[in-house]
Amino acid sequence: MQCPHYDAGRCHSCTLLEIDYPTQVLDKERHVATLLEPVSTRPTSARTGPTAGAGLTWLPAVSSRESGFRNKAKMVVSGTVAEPVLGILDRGGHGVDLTDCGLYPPALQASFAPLAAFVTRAALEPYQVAGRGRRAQQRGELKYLLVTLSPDGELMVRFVLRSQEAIARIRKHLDWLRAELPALAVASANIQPAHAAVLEGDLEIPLTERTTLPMRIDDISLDLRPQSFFQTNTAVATELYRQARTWVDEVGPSTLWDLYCGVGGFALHCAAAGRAVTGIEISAEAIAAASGTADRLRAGDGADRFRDVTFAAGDATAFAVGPGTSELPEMVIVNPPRRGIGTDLAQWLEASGIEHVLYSSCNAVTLARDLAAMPSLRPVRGRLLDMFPQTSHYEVLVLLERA
Ligand SMILES: C[S@@+](CC[C@H](N)C(=O)[O-])C[C@H]1O[C@@H](n2cnc3c(N)ncnc32)[C@H](O)[C@@H]1O
Repeated sequence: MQCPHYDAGRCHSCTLLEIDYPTQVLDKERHVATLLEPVSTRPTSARTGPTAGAGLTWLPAVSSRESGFRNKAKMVVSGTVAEPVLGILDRGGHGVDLTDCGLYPPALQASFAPLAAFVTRAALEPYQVAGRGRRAQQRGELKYLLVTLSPDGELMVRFVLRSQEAIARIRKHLDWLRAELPALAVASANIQPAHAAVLEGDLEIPLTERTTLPMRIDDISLDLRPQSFFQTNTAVATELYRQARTWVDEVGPSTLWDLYCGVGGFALHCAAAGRAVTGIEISAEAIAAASGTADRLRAGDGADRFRDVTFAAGDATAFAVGPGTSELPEMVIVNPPRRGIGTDLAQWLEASGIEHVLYSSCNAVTLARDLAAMPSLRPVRGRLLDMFPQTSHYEVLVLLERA
């Protein structure tokens, strides 16, 4: 892929830009196969079943579009009220305009000009810090614009602000923004007072009546709320949930947990009549969204399929190891953040006797570490899904079976 910002040395985000795309995917396949090599050559169960056989079988990787695949933009706002710059800060702290970044689809790119004009109209002074350490002086209000595009072409816009000072001005001019940006469905303000490299704060202030963006994936519309996680590549996420569903259906558990469930992508796609599914997630907001989606699906024509799907907020490890869990599920899905599931949950799964685990990971290093802590759960199927072209990151889905 060709990128003027990369060529000019202004942006270094796409570290693999000089490698042709098929080679990127091959390199990632080699990378994950090497990392999992120590755990993938263990002999598997001799019992019957869909996965009985020897070793880990890799399915062909799922490739992505090479450009225009990101559904979410995180734009640092710099410059001035009159001439805001949306993009990143270079090493010297100067704004780099990335509104034509090739990772964003045209509909996302097209939102940036009206948003920049809105910054001027509502007099949202870009945030900046002058000086360092104790002498650092903070100025301005608007830190980031976070924009998400749904598969149906709707937008969620979040203004990350230093304080609530600008909220009234944003509200006052919001109708203008809606007129300029008709795809705008959800807007909110996130208050992040700290001068820290943290993207967002705890307080989210809704600015529109609608507070959820429907992210339609196959026949399920997941409700995305401002502070919830969503996979950034909708097309590859669709393949991820389809693959998970295929493997779960082959195993055919009547009870299934989805740990780190977010807004319910795996749980809802893997729901089936006669299957009890429980989703656990730390974010109460994501759980409210997932529960709302399940209610809606039950009220539609999915009464049987979604009858026994429930979600609860909590820590995944505490839920699994905690005293409240009397009955073990037949299968568990885990999709943790980059840090992985960690020793406690891995050891609990190892000792649990649960037959099948489906591990979806965005960091094969922590995946390999977690698998090493679960020697009785052997990887039998794997598939790389290239969620993040032009970077060394990728998603990998691994089906584990008890030996
Ligand atoms: C990689 S995301 C996966 C979300 C979801 N499975 C999906 O497909 O969109 C990881 C999720 O784990 C959640 N999380 C982080 N720490 C957690 C914890 N200790 N217990 C439960 N969930 C946690 C995050 O809020 C986030 O939604």
